[in-house]
Amino acid sequence: MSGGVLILGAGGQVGRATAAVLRRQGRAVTGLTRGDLDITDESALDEVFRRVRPATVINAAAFTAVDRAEAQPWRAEAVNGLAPGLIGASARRHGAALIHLSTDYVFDGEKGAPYVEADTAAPVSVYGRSKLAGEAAVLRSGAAGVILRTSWLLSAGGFVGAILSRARSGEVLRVVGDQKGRPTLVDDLAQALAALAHETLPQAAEVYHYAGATDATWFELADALVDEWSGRTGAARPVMTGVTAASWNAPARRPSDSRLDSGRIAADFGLLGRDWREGVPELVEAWLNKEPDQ
Ligand SMILES: NC(=O)C1=CN([C@@H]2O[C@H](COP(=O)(O)OP(=O)(O)OC[C@H]3O[C@@H](n4cnc5c(N)ncnc54)[C@H](OP(=O)(O)O)[C@@H]3O)[C@@H](O)[C@H]2O)C=CC1
Ligand SMILES: Cc1cn([C@H]2C[C@H](O)[C@@H](COP(=O)(O)OP(=O)(O)O[C@H]3O[C@@H](C)C(=O)[C@@H](O)[C@H]3O)O2)c(=O)[nH]c1=O
Repeated sequence: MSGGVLILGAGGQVGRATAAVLRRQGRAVTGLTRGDLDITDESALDEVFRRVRPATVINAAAFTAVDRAEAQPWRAEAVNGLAPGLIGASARRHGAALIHLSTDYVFDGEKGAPYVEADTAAPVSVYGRSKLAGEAAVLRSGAAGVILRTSWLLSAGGFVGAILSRARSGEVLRVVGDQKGRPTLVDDLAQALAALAHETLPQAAEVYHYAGATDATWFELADALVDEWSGRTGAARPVMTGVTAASWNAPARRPSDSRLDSGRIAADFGLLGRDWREGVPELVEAWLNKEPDQ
């Protein structure tokens, strides 16, 4: 496949959704899962670029288990920190543009306003530090393209699935109310990535922010999900309690306010994430379809 899009991490939530959008658009796509290609394997990577000859590569592969990364920093460093530099170098050698995904967790959350691309990153977790190292590695590689920071991705799994499963089991839901961000619908992000893959991207990679249009705390998000689920199924609404991040006591620290400002990508590429509330019905529906015993 010469001239198409190569997706690394095609088994993950972003990789799967993006491959589906590109296929619906009739574009040539090669999606590789971890089983097909380990992105830390330099020679295997180069061989893939030689064989596939993509015009654009989207790196959606990462070690995303924020808490587990605290106990396995070497794994986060290899996959999130070092491998993006190998991908960037291969992309440069083979004339492909790279779209590399990064995160709001590169910030410490102390700004008190949405972060723009020029703000200083100061991660507070192993995951955040490894992702920032990955950004630096891409910039050093000399690849053309975009480093796209996004945040709080919503699909039927992850936080959404965890909250709805607990709601269904009738547990009292304890949810953190003092962390703020901009939830982003995975389907919106996939559309944005597919659109970027059509564009001429900067010759030296640049950072862009892409997130949903509106703010939330984890508690507000859980509350809206549970409301929709209860309204749709007629099931009783579980009791919900707002808790502090400190009392949640997770292994990894998270920024208390990691809202991303997406003004630059809107101005340069016309890309805008939706208000996450618009996506709540489709998220609950997707979860109910995955969990048919409800
Ligand atoms: N999820 C979120 O809320 C956010 C995610 N991001 C970023 O977006 C990107 C995509 O995230 P998302 O789709 O949610 O993540 P997922 O965890 O759903 O998918 C990541 C994929 O990468 C694969 N992977 C892990 N290690 C390797 C490796 N060594 N070689 C090849 N593949 C590997 C995983 O495979 P396996 O499952 O087998 O380990 C998994 O399929 C990441 O860069 C992430 O940092 C940014 C902000 C928010
Ligand atoms: C499941 C659950 C989580 N929480 C809290 C814990 C934590 O503070 C917050 C989010 O928890 P999670 O572990 O689901 O989400 P987390 O892994 O922190 O999500 C992050 O993932 C990485 C990959 C990113 O890049 C970030 O943008 C962000 O989306 O919600 C509750 O309060 N109650 C709950 O029932």
